[in-house]
Formats: sequence, structure tokens, C-alpha cells
Amino acid sequence: MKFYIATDHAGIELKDYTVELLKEKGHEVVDLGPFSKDRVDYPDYAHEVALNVLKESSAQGILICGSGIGMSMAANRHAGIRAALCHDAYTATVARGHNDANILCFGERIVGKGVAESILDAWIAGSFDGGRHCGRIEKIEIQ
Ligand SMILES: O=C(CO)[C@H](O)[C@H](O)[C@H](O)COP(=O)(O)O
Repeated sequence: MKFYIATDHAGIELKDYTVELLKEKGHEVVDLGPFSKDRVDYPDYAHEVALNVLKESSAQGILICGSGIGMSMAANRHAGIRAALCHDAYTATVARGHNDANILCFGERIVGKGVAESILDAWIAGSFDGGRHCGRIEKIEIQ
């Protein structure tokens, strides 16, 4: 899979860990930064990842901040983006299966490296279940 990933200052260690982990697992990763711990504003990075995912629908996004909340809020302002804040493997599985989520968000201040890896594994293994969920995800978009 191909992933666009970014963080703010509060998620940089988990972002760097995630980039290496995904590469080890054979995935393509485009790291959109930041590359230092200087304080930055999460929406700038959320919008960057969202725009890339919208341009390349076969790619997925990953956004990390302290809690994952601000990143998911900002990314979800884009029509066509379904960013899911995941705290464990179950939420990652249903985000993919029920919500056809295209951006995974999590918080470095919430999940450790082990839980982050289980979230990533569940996300990668997951796929959209279709069926009854199709009409529901269409209704997410404001007409
Ligand atoms: O948006 C957030 C909270 O909903 C993120 O967790 C940010 O990373 C956090 O707000 C950053 O906080 P800081 O005190 O500026 O480090």
C-alpha cells in the first residue's frame, strides 16, 4: 500500500517509528513531515495529507498528533475524506470495513508503539465490506 503520513510536534516520535515500520512491512511511505520537534499547527499537515489522498485515491493517509483529535477534525473538512481516529485494532478494523476510511488518525499521547503497530496491522488487513455500508458513507457527504 502507499501511505501519505504527517504529524505535528506532538506526534513526531510515533510518526518516525510508523514510517520505519511501514517500510519494513514493504509499504511505500511519503513522509510529509515535520522533521523537527518545533511547535507547528496540525491543520497545515492534515490538509496536506488530505489533498494528496484526494488526488491519489489508491493511497491512504496517516495523521498523528497528541490526541489524534485535531488531525481528524481538520482532515474531515475535505469532501471525500473519511478520517478515522483509532485507539485500537477494533476501531481500525471497523473504520476500514464499515466506513471505508481513507485516513487513519491516532495520538502519540494516547497509544504506545505496540498499540500503534496493532492499529496499523488491522488497518492494512482491513477492506471495505460494502453492502449496507455503501449508502451510509454516501450520506456522510453534504449534498
Ligand atoms: O489537536 C490536538 C488536540 O485535539 C492535538 O493533540 C495537538 O497535538 C495538541 O493540541 C498539541 O498541543 P500542544 O500543547 O501545543 O503541544
